[in-house]
Amino acid sequence: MLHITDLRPTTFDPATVMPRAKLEISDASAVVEPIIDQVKARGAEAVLDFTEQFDGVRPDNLRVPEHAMTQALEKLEADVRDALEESIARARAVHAAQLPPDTVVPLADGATVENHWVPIQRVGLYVPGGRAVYPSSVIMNVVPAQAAGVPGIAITSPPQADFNGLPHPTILAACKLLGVEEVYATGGAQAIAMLALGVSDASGATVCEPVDLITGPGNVYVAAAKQAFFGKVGIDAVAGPSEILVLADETANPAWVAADLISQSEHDPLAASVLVTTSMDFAEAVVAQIEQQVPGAVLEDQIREALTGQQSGALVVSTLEEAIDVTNAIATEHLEIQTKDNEAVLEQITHAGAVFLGPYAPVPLGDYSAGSNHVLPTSGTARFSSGLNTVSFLRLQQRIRYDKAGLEPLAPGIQRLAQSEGLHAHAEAIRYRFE
Ligand SMILES: NC(=O)c1ccc[n+]([C@@H]2O[C@H](COP(=O)([O-])OP(=O)(O)OC[C@H]3O[C@@H](n4cnc5c(N)ncnc54)[C@H](O)[C@@H]3O)[C@@H](O)[C@H]2O)c1
Ligand SMILES: N[C@H](CO)Cc1c[nH]c[nH+]1
Ligand SMILES: [Zn+2]
Repeated sequence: MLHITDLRPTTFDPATVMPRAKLEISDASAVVEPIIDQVKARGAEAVLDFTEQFDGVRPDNLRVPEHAMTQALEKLEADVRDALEESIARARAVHAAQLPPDTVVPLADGATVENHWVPIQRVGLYVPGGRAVYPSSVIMNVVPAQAAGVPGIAITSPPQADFNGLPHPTILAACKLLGVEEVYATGGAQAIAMLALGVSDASGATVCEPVDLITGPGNVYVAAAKQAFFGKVGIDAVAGPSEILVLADETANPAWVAADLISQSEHDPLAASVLVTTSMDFAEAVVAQIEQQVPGAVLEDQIREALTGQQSGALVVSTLEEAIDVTNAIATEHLEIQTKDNEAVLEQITHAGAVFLGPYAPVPLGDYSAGSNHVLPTSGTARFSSGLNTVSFLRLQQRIRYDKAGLEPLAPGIQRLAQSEGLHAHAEAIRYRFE
């Protein structure tokens, strides 16, 4: 079901060899625009109406009551709690190490510039909950925000009909474990509009204050709504469906590689699972393993759709260099390297959201417990952007301290530069100080 493309006898363009799924953000934008307009006009009532329409349940309140979160944690199975706590501890260690230090750069007598990092004051974190629910995404959003020192954190996630219109209890329990109290039961574009605009109820009482930054993955409606609000608020990314690329040679285990490719395909029918290899025998062995492992899988239909889509496939190339070129051109969200010399291959990888090295670092390790972040750049954006991290929740504020002795030697040069730009008032502002 994963098609094999033999590129060995051909010359090919690494940039076009593996098309991505067509993510119809513009179609979704047409759906999302009226949702945003309604939320603007009618606030919380509109958010609740759309939630009822798209999620099939109308929560009693958009804001999840404190007792529901306490209860969710009390009822959480002990082994799930242990796993969440381990995952939080590792993520906290990794994200704390990303906190950049402030620096003061002395440039001359009476002249310093300080690089000062300021936490964003209020952030809205989206946790998906449509096809699957993602308590792990609570951790991946909250931990870097907390590491950055963000004082205001609001989380939103779709309500579940099976749980009285509350987000999934494990999501609520994860919020409680992390110490997040402000949680909303809504998903999709209406949730993003609520976060960006803030909403009040029919009596005019505030239900949710607007945020400064919205982060987190989601489906095409979430992505289109984030894109629509970019500029009014910051966003981390316009995320696409999950992606995995395994770069492997004949030394890898085909059953394990097949399992890893299947794992990411269960996220979304548009998810991309790609194998790049120098061995046709290995590619065939992986495909045979996929044929064996997929039947009976819990999300079999979705997995089949993703693996047979144009965005998924096995590419057989002639040399390791070609394999690396194709991999860099695809710029996948997750890259697994399983070859004779993984570190040597890694040296040549320029584009990938996160890299998983060797047979014991499969992508699900990073999805849940490695300590790394699983909100990563998709759709080729790994060429220019990073996964969610502590710096995503910080702004750099430069603090410029010059006294008279610091400014004086620069004054003539600044005036000349200002004049050369035709900006004489700029020159005057300097001249006044030395008259
Ligand atoms: N990169 C990551 O870190 C990461 C992590 C987890 C999930 N994901 C991805 O996030 C996505 C999650 O998508 P999902 O759908 O499961 O959950 P979701 O929470 O993103 O979307 C569900 C919401 O979509 C809205 N919706 C559904 N149908 C609609 C319609 N026809 N019109 C308007 N709104 C509609 C509903 O309001 C619903 O609440 C998947 O693509 C998955 O691969 C990525
Ligand atoms: N692989 C997803 C990111 O693309 C993250 C995730 C959460 N849970 C399982 N997987
Ligand atoms: Zn995953």
